[in-house]
Parts: sequence; C-alpha cells; structure tokens
Amino acid sequence: MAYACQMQSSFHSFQTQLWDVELTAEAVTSPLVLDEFIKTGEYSDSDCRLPEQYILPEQLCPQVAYNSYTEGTPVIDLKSFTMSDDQSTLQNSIEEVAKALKEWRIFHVINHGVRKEKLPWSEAFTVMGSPELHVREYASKIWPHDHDTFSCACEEYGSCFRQLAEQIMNILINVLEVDPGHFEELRKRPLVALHPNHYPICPEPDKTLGLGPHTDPGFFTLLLLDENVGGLQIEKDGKWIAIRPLKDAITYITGDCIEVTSQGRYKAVRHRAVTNSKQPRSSISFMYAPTPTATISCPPELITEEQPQIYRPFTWDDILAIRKSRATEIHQGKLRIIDTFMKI
Ligand SMILES: O=C(O)CCC(=O)C(=O)O
Ligand SMILES: [Fe+2]
Repeated sequence: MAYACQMQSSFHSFQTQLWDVELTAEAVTSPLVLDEFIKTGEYSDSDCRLPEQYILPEQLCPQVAYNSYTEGTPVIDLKSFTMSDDQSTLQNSIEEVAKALKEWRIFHVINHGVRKEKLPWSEAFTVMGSPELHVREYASKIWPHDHDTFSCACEEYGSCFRQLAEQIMNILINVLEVDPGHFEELRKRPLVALHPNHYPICPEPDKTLGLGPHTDPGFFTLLLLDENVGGLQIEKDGKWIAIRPLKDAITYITGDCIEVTSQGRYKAVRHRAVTNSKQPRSSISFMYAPTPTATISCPPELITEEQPQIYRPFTWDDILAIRKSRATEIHQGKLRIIDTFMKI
C-alpha cells in the first residue's frame, strides 16, 4: 500500500524528453521514486487505485491486455544478409523484409550481434547524439555519484545498436531499389537517441497507458524488449495488437522518415506501451534518424506521374519546430509531424 501510493507519479514511464531541451540539471531531474517500487515484486494491494491524474477517458484506455498476444510478427535473420553470397538467397531475404514492412511495419531481428546485458536503470530519459551519445553527461546529472555501470552499458548498447542500424538501413535501401547516393548526406551524421524506458507495475493497467500512441520520428527504431514481459502494442489493420517479445531478438519499428523517403510505400507504425499489475517492465529504444541538417525527401526514382511527390522536402530542424509549436496536438496523438509536410 505504502509503495503504491507513494509511487503515484510513476505509472507512466518517465519521459524526460531532451529533444530540444538544453542540457541542464533541471532538464534531467526526474522523480527518482521507482527503485523501491521495483523491489516490491508482484503488486498485491487490491485497495490501491490508480490516482485520478492517470485515468484516461474510456475510449483511450487499452482494450488489449499486455499479454493477449497476436502471433505472427515476422522474424528477419540478419545472417541471411551477412553470410550469403548467393544472389537468389539475398533477393529472397530482401523480399521477406519488403513483405514484413508492408504487412506488419515491424519485425524481430535475430542474429543481430547486439549483446544483451541487464541494465540497472530505473527511470527513462532520452540521450541524443549525432552520432556520439553523451551518456555520461546525462547520467551524471541524474546520478552524480553512481552512474558508471549504467553509463558503460548504455555506451556499449549505443555502439552495437548503431552498427546494427547501419546494416538495417542498407537493407532498407536495397528493399526500396533506389540509388544509395540519395541517402548519403542523410546518413553522414545520423541523429541517434538511446531511450531506456521503465514501466513500474500498475494497480489498474486497463485505465492507463505506459506510453501513449505515437509513431517514432526517425527512419526507424530498434527496440530491446523485456523477453519475459509484454507491453508493446502496434496498430495493425485498424486494431491494436500485442506483440510477443522474442528471446534474443531486437525489434525493428518503421518510423516517419522511412514513410517519407519511401513515398509512403512503407508506413510508420503507430505503437504504444501498456502496463500490467504483475511485473515491472523495461525496454530500451534506439532511434536512428537523418543527419539533422540534411534535406529529407524521397528519391526521385519513386516519383512518377501516377505517384506524385507526397511530402515536400524538409529538415530535422523543421521537425523540431513543429514539435514545439504544435506540441499539444502531437502529444494527444491528433497530429503526426510529417503530415504537416504533405504537399496537398
Ligand atoms: O517500451 C516499449 O515497448 C515502446 C517504447 C517506445 O515506443 C519508444 O521508446 O518510443
Ligand atoms: Fe516509440
């Protein structure tokens, strides 16, 4: 009981979003109230209710429980790209990715080369970099005397994710069958962001969300999911479905910039995170986005008379400006930033 009520502010994952916020001690100070909560294990107090400020209107509440999985998330074996010299096997693998992007917009990646370690995190925040992630700078503001293990693990993850992201970007360009030169500037100093999330146990998970519906703004996001606790849900064919985490996999999610640079062929996936009353859950997301100063546009090969250009060219700075000026609509899930760049 004591814990539950004390933890009022923590049913949502802590989102100390540092996108365009100056790095100050204030900016990264989040309520450090989760450690105790995590230690309590299974949530057992049936009296304790979700505090009012977290109860969503009924139509926004998750109807799908964290573990009501819809099976079938595609699995892509990266080995088939790195180990195969055979052109037809490679072509089959490319077609498999294209199908996954079209039908699911999300897939699990296996044989990705990222080592899984346990991270001692207990909050969520975003570490941005282009391309270096200054994890230590951020973490030392939150845990001035005790961030070394955390920082080392984040640095390790950051660099592994970065390599994997580059490989996946190469695959996507192959899938698009366009001139890789179009992406050269966009990939020169890609913006990357590591975002550890923590979702504590929640007394009334059907009345709130860990993370509201959104699409990720970059090219794509790579997710390291807790293999024992579900929580990630995606919108597929107009319905929310729960994704079963796959042991030892990294999960790929299509972001807004792939939607733009593919001329809408491969759409960003709307997703959210739900909580549960049994176990806390953690995830790490890694966003891979274009060089902030580069112009984001679709390759000319994809523009035809039947398929005129959907989005006008824009830059990451334009994205940040919209994020600032239309924050409320975006936060409420009513506006997607890239929609403001539509030509018609
Ligand atoms: O925790 C998850 O499963 C999703 C996290 C996410 O969507 C994000 O960090 O953008
Ligand atoms: Fe996300």
